[in-house]
Amino acid sequence: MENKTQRVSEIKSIALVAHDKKKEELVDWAYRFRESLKGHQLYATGTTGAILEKRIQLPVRKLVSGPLGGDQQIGAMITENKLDLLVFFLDPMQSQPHDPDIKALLRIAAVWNIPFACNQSTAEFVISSPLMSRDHERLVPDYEQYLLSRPIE
Ligand SMILES: O=C(CO)COP(=O)(O)O
Repeated sequence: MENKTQRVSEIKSIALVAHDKKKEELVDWAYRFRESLKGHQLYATGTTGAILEKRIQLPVRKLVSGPLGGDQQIGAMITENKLDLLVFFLDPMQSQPHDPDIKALLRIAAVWNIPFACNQSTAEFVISSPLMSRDHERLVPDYEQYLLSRPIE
């Protein structure tokens, strides 16, 4: 698949997600990096978003709760080029009823070359990057070229 470059604005769209036993960890992380998150557009799955908004006092656009389709909504945002960063504190010690949705989200984030941090230390590296506060370029699949390469009878 061919790639092309895509401009990413200095104001990022960031999705924040945590499984139940990881929610406190995400709140602590978000609180610690509140100043870095401020000014970006924040999204979250339903429960995570409600907790975050209350605890870090920043506006968060809340999607549907994960088990009811929130992970898929974030995946759709990625395919529509509406997301720049995914911070997803997933729980590797508990099975989730919507495991296929989680796998699909991580796959689509990989397809579209979206930075995704699935634990606290990676999230710390990412949020500390100088790219967080300036515009930059990202390689993405060249969908137009992809379509041209498809045989159509
Ligand atoms: O399950 C989730 C992600 O897979 C998170 O959903 P909630 O934020 O609604 O708990």
